[in-house]
Amino acid sequence: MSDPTPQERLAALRSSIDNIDAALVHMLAERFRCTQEVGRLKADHDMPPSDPSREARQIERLRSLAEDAHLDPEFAEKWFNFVVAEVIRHHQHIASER
Ligand SMILES: O=C(O)C(=O)C[C@]1(C(=O)O)C=C[C@@H](O)C=C1
Repeated sequence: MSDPTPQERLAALRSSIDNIDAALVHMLAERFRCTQEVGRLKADHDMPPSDPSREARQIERLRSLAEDAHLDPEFAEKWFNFVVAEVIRHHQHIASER
């Protein structure tokens, strides 16, 4: 059998990228389902929306995981901060409705 053409290689890689993007969306949705519950728990028990010491531990762990996985730790930290900012916004919204 002949080698795949560049177009075929591109199509195969794009197919994997589409699968990975779908998995990321599902994992993010699951994460937000959990954090929405955390938001309700915090609002019901007068706990503050953010927990900087927990975030610092999460960042340290994620940076180490990123290094092991050959992913830029700066990028991992930026991604985490982006997601957590949205979570805190959700927590504040839930608390404001109580
Ligand atoms: O663990 C919590 O207390 C959360 O509210 C969840 C979470 C997160 O998304 O991981 C979000 C905000 C906090 O500052 C820390 C962590």
